Amino acid sequence: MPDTPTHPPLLAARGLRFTRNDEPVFGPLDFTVDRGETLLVQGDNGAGKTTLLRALAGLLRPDAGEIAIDGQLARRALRAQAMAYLGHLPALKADLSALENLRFLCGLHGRRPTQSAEGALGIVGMAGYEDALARQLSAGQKKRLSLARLWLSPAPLWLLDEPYANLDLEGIELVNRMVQAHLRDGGAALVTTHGAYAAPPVRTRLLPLERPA
Ligand SMILES: Nc1ncnc2c1ncn2[C@@H]1O[C@H](COP(=O)(O)OP(=O)(O)OP(=O)(O)O)[C@@H](O)[C@H]1O
Repeated sequence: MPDTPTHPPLLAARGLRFTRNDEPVFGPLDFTVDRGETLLVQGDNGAGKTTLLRALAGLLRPDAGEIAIDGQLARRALRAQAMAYLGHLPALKADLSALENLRFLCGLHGRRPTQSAEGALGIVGMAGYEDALARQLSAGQKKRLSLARLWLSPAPLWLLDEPYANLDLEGIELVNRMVQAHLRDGGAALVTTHGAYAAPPVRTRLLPLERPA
């Protein structure tokens, strides 16, 4: 029988720990995320979910631990190429239109060659808003525009901080469909949530977070 090739996980964290003002926030944490699955980071308000995602994205420096992507130490360039981060706040330019925002972000982060900015706006239910300025959009519309940017990103690893916030039921379904399609394409996602009530219906690992005693 031929050997089955073994691949390192898309993301592996070992001994990851974060302290703020001498107060432990999380860790040490060990976890992996494979292509085709989601890691659901669960915890109450203040449990450290956002801090963890920001540390993974390289926006905060952990006190200890290692992060590897496809078996390689996650340096800045590799993170930029492999990770797409959807934070609490939409990373949009207020005075650019929806389409200009997407084109600007694609210029910055790259774009999947099979997708277009106009097509992505349609996918997230924002067709007709091409010329609307970001500052004139509602919170849910801004979230949808951020989801369009995520959809265009070529990065295999999505870091989604409360992706359902501000979305209506149809928007929640949209997030779930996007995550399903991304995982089918060989991607993976980390999703933060307060509880199990909202989670994409995909192969999922759980990472419960509690403030260290
Ligand atoms: N910029 C900051 N300066 C100081 N403390 C902070 C800062 N950001 C977060 N914290 C603290 O770190 C802890 C973890 O916060 P974090 O935002 O990671 O939690 P969370 O699990 O994402 O919470 P929520 O579910 O409310 O979004 C909290 O006690 C919070 O008060």
